[in-house]
Amino acid sequence: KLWNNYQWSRKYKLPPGPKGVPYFGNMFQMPPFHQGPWAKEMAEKYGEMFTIKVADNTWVFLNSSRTVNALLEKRSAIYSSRPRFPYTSTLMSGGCRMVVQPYGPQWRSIRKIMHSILNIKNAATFAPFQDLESRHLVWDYLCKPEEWFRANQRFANSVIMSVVFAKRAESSDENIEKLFDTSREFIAALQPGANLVDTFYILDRLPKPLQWWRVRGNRAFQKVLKVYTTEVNDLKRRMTENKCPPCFATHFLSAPETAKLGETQTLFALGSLMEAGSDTSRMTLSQIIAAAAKDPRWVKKAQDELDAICGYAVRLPDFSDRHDLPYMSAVTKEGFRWRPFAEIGVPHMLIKDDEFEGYRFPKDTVFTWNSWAIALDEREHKDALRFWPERWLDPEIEGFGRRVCTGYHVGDTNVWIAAARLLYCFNFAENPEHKIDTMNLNVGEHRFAPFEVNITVRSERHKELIERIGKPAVGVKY
Ligand code: HEM
Repeated sequence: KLWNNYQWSRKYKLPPGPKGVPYFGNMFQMPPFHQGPWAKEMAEKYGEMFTIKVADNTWVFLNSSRTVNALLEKRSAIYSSRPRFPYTSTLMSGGCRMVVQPYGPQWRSIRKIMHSILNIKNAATFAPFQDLESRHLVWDYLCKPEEWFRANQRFANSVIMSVVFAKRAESSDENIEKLFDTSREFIAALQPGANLVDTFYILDRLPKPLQWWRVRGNRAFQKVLKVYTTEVNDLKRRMTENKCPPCFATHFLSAPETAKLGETQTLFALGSLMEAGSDTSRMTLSQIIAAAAKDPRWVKKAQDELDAICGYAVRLPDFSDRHDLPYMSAVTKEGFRWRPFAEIGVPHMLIKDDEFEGYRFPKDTVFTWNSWAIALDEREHKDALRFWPERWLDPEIEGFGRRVCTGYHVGDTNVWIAAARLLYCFNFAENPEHKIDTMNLNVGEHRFAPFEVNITVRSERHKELIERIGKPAVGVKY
């Protein structure tokens, strides 16, 4: 063993990091969730990269956009796998949830399918639904401002449901409530250390009856499968009743290549679209609302820009105005930066030995971009804590912002149209008794409001506009 250790340390060299304990490594030092602030502290101590051990896995955190670009982007051919997750991926997701699939043919075929629907050339397919659902959104805010978080949820979910299943989402849909639940369970399971077998691989070799987590994992798998099956069965029923216009799922299910995927993977391809498409946009929107309630300075600028183009309560902003509303695009970008909800990124796994600036990384090292630390680093973003859209107006100031996310364009347009229309119609204020803690926004929560915010319509004329343009969107069926 000593000899092996000696050989290993001659061959490899990792960035420094905090000292851990035997077997568990640094697992107990890392908070179970909301790890961003801890990871930022580590970055401040160790510099552009630091290494930790989480049981069997070695993780290297990349704490600057420079190192993220150099490795995850420029060398993405070898830095794009995922670590093994015997619980979260194999058991709980039947090996079929794309976001945790290892680099390989199965992931590639699903990624291709996702790309075919989510790529920027399909913006025109999404636009009418985003228009309709964001009109519904402003109506919801007018009628039930205290339920704003549910309105965001319905909006984001309905856009993706319309494109994928030709079906609008009702806020009372039980299956969608369950979808949000399964998605929350998945995110919780993904947290480093949440399930021992995901980092202590030896446990995976125990005889199955001794694997105490199996019953729980299987139950979670059956639950998510049922949510996806319910949706697909509903689609098939509507198809046989001739009540289903063509949509992504009708094409997908009848394409000859789909049969090759097998039943579970087919369900998960559709399910992952619902899952990834709903949560991300609604969470970003919630953050923008927190920022609006916190800092009226930027809201005033956004509203001035919107009013100059659309008039005061004359018409809602539209995608065709995007070119004339650069500040709103900057608001969207800043919404993605300000308090990133994937706080410590998503783990990438290196698939072969590599060298970088004097370090020698072994195959199977896990790399992650320290998104909270980078977003809030003064060297990367001046006045980083402030929601300050101006930083994106001058490309000389900020250059970084690429994400390897299949749905990025859909997310971007979802957030843009919803934020533009909400800011055009409403004012947002903090409750002085219950201030918003922007470092703990808890936007992942879907059952209750993650924070308190007072929402009021900007004027009587805006109210009339919403009644005229927003309300009719509610009853539209297809
Ligand atoms: C609204 C803002 C969104 C944000 C901030 C966001 C963020 C992310 C991040 C950080 C990743 C991990 C990338 C990596 O591992 O390097 C990711 C992956 C992914 N996103 Fe998004 N996302 C958003 C919207 C969407 C939407 C609307 C969809 C689909 C409709 C989507 C689908 C996916 C999928 C399928 C993956 C997995 C990619 C893979 O593992 O190959 N995302 N996203």
